[in-house]
Amino acid sequence: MRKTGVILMNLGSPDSTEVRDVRKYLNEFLMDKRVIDKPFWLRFLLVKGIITPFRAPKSAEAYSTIWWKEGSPLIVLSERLREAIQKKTDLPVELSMRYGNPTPEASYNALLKRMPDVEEVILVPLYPHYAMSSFETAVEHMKKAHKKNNYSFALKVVPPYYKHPAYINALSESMRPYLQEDFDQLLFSYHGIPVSHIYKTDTTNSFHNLNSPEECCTHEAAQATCYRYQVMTTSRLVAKALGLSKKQWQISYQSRLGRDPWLLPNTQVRLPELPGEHIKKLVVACPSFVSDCLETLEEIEMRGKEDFLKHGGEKYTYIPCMNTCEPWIDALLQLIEETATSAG
Ligand SMILES: C=CC1=C(C)c2cc3[nH]c(cc4nc(cc5[nH]c(cc1n2)c(C)c5CCC(=O)O)C(CCC(=O)O)=C4C)c(C)c3C=C
Ligand SMILES: [Fe+2]
Ligand SMILES: [Fe+2]
Repeated sequence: MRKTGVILMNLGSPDSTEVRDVRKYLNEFLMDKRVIDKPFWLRFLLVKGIITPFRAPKSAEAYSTIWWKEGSPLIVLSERLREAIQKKTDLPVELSMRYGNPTPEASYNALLKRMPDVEEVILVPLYPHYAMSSFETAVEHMKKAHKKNNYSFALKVVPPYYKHPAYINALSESMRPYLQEDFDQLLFSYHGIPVSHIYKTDTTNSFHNLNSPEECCTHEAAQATCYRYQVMTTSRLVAKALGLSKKQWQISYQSRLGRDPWLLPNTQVRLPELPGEHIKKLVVACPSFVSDCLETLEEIEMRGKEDFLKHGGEKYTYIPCMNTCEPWIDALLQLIEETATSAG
C-alpha cells in the first residue's frame, strides 16, 4: 500500500470583511490569467485601476452581511468538510485554497508533518465542473507549488466529477427535501464564465451550440473541458434522479463581472422575469458551489429572493449547497479511493 495523503482545494475568501483584506483578495483573484484572460498589462490596468477600487468596498459590504463569527462561510464550511472526511478515513486530509489561506505550501507542509514519508497526494478540487477559472487554475497552482518545492511525493488529481454517480446521488439527495412542497420550477443557477473561456479550453475546435438551451458540444474530447456541457449534464442527471420533467427545471448563470459576453441566460436577468412566465413558486439550487459562500448566500439566497418576490414571485426557496451532508462525504471518499487506485 502506498502512503497516501489528501488535499481538498476550494477557492478561498478574504481574511476579513475589512476593505483592505477584500482588496488584497480581489487583486490576487482577478490578476489570475485564468480568471481574466487578457494580456498582463491590460489585466493590470483593469484590475488595479478599475475593478478592484470600485468593487472592494461593495464586496466588503456584501461579505459583512454573510460573515459568521468563526469567519468566512466558505472557509468554515470547507474546514468542516475536511473534518467530516477525516473522521471517516485513516489518510491524513488537509485543506488548501486557491487564493488567500491556507496556501498550497502550507497544506503540503501540514501533510508532510503528519506523514513525513507520504508517497502520493490526492488533490480534490472542490469544483465538480471543469472551467479554467476554477478547476484548472486550482490544479495548476498546486502543481506549480509541487514542482517549485521539489517534493518527492506524486500528485494525483481527482478529475471533474460532474456526472459521477456518487456525486449526482449526493447532490440529488441534498436537494430532495426542498422539493417536497408545491413548486412551479427548479432553477439551477451556476456560476457564469465568459464565453471566450469555453473556446479557450477546447483543444478540438469543436462547435458549441450556444443557442441551444439543451445541447452544447458532441465531441467527447471537447466535453472534457466544456463547462457548459458539464453543467447541462449535471442538471439533466439530477433532474432525472429527482423525477422532474423537462418543464420543471431550467438553467441560468450568475455572478457576471465585466463587459465581455458571458454564458446566458443570466440569473440576475431571469429572476425578475420568471413570475411573468407563470413561475411564481421557485426553488433555486447552485451546483457549481459545493460549500455555501458569498455568491450563494448573498447573491442568491438574499438578493435573488428579494428581486424575485418584488417582481410578483410568491414563494422562493433556496437550497443550500451540499456542505457537509452525509452522501457528499461518502461521494468524496469514493472519488479519493478511485483516484488513489487509478493508474494515472
Ligand atoms: C472574471 C471573473 C470571474 C470568473 C470567471 C469566475 C469564475 C468562477 N468563480 C467560481 C467560484 C466562486 N467565485 C466566488 C467569488 C467571486 N468570483 C469573482 C469573479 C469571477 N469568478 C469575484 C470577483 C468574486 C469575489 C466576490 C465578489 O466580489 O463578487 C466565490 C465565493 C468566494 C467567497 O469568499 O465566498 C466562489 C466560490 C467558480 C466555480 C467559477 C467558474 C466556474
Ligand atoms: Fe467567481
Ligand atoms: Fe460545449
